[in-house]
Amino acid sequence: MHKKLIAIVPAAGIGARALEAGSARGGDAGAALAGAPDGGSWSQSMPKQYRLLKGEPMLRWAVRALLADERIAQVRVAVAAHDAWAEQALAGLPRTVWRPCGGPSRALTVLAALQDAGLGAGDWVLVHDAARPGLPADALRRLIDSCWLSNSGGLLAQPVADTVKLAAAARAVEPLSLVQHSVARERLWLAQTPQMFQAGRLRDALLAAGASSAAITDEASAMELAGYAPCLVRGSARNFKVTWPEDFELMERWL
Ligand SMILES: Nc1ccn([C@@H]2O[C@H](COP(=O)(O)OP(=O)(O)OP(=O)(O)O)[C@@H](O)[C@H]2O)c(=O)n1
Ligand SMILES: C[C@](O)(CO)[C@H](O)COP(=O)(O)O
Repeated sequence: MHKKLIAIVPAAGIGARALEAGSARGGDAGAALAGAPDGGSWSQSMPKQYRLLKGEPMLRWAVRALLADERIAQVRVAVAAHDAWAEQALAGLPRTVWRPCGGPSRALTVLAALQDAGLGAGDWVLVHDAARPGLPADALRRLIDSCWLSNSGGLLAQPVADTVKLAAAARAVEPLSLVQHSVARERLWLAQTPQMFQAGRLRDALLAAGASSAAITDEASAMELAGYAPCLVRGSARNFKVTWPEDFELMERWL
């Protein structure tokens, strides 16, 4: 049976941590929303998905990585209502549309994009962060193959390699956190994107979870709450999420 698969790229964040803002590292997140590109120039203060990596916006790299797999019929990029950069960043890319349906959280952006896409319940959707431009084609292929072969949803993820410590308190002023104890790492994985599910199931799970809940940091979390067990598919170190200021330089080396 022919299966329909589309991709959603949530790209409505402001990238506060990349500006050293809203985090323990200090800075000014408001600068990210300061306005449209000045005569087509791209600045360091834009939302991180529009910052240039090797001369091209990060979002463009992320979308092109998805377009490498012909099984993805369309890439739908969800941007903020005030967005002034998507059109230029995505110009000329095939099978790609952008929609101003971004919400106040990642989960709400994804839910709005799902509703906007008008998919059938049995269609498949793959959600990929704009902040992961290093997605390798073989990892993407592995995820789609695994989900379709098993007929279940899944996500790319990496087994934890380091020893894991539980801090005594929620992230405090670095470097003063104290260790409470170490955590066995054998069963721990770090979730990446893409994450791929049947559209109807994901929409229902996000709605049931209350997509604005702080606990819903990825699609798999919502599916787990709804009783599903997404499959873990080996991701890639290259597919890390550009989050902190130093990540831009590191990602440029990979690309
Ligand atoms: N309201 C939001 C928040 C985030 N995202 C998107 O979700 C992805 C992963 O989020 P993250 O890396 O945390 O991006 P930001 O939220 O922009 O970063 P920060 O938390 O540092 O502000 C990004 O592609 C981001 O644009 C979104 O579409 N809508
Ligand atoms: C979806 C995600 O990239 C999986 O690791 C991650 O949960 C996004 O989290 P963030 O808090 O929006 O960075």
